[in-house]
Amino acid sequence: MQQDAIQSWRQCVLELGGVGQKKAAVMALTVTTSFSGTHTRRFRLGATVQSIPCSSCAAFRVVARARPLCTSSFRDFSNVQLGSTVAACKVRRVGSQNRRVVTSRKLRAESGKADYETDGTTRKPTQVQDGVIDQQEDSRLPLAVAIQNLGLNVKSDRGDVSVLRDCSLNVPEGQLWMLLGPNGCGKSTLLKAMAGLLKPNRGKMFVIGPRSFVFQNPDHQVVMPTAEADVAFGLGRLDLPIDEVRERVFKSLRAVGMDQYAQRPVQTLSGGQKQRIAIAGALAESSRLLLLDELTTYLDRDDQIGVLEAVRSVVGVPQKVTALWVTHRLEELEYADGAAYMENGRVILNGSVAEVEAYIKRKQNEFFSQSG
Ligand SMILES: Nc1ncnc2c1ncn2[C@@H]1O[C@H](COP(=O)(O)OP(=O)(O)OP(=O)(O)O)[C@@H](O)[C@H]1O
Repeated sequence: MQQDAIQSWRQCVLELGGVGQKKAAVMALTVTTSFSGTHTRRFRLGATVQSIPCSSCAAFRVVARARPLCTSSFRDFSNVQLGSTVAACKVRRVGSQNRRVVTSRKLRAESGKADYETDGTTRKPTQVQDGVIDQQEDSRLPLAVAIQNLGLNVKSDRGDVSVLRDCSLNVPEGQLWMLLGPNGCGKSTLLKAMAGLLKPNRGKMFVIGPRSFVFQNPDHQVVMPTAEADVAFGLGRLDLPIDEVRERVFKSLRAVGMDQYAQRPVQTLSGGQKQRIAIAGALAESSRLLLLDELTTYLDRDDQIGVLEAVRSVVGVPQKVTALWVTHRLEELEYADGAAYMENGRVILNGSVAEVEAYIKRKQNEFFSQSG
């Protein structure tokens, strides 16, 4: 998207924010997209808007950039197809919910970009033993994640709060690992640091890329009108030929078992299906590492299993995709190749599923024997 197009759209968003729903306003909008070239369209605020150009992510990305000043947003209800140049769009005022959608989506796009081999203090690239460590005495596995003694503080109204302390974690490439621990122990914070969304204060971190972050609530990140348009969302910034976009979208949808749903309006999908669309979006961007934050919290058993199996099927060969899955659900451990357990901002166990399972069960028994 060119600069003048960005300016036009930003201006449009600002003006939308400044006028009431009932007050008619006519806007001109010029957008250049990687799919469709340049288009100028007019629409009336508060009515169903005709002819917002493009099904691509570009418009959403621009809205995200304008977010601090934006009090309105839009949601597209039409059945837009990949590569189509025109969509019908409804403009409406929104509350914090939709702003969160846009923000989350922005994070997803940015997290893929963040280059985060850093020692946390100098921000110079570092290697942790060339990304290879002894996992067991007899096996040397290449690592997708190698974190040593990470420290991370966040600012709160009570001053600096130390969330991660001497936190270390190794995850081998091409495996599905699960990260468990009590509420507030720092799991999401660690994931965000790995995605490049939070900056550590201390320690060393090697995290393979490209990587993507998938959030707990699919409604916060599946924002495009159809499944295929949503999977294509992050590709807008790569300036790919349309055929490659189509191919990537199709392959990614097939990888998570959603190829039959390509043109489905996203609001007709179940929570689990939306999560699989979000995962497909990450795969389409050729992510080597999926950072998955409690994906199954809002899902029923069938959707939970669907998402677990989708992740299981994309992990490993041939692209060597690695997944780190944060969960509270012990039964999900049966899908994992390895597991880690956190307490008070530190990983206290990093290894076998059996070891983590045994530790949690021991803690549960202690708790019940004390309270009983
Ligand atoms: N921006 C912030 N300001 C203040 N405290 C924060 C901030 N972000 C995180 N924390 C605190 O850091 C701790 C770890 O939070 P985090 O969300 O990483 O935990 P978690 O292990 O993912 O928890 P849960 O299992 O409940 O999702 C919590 O005590 C949280 O309140």
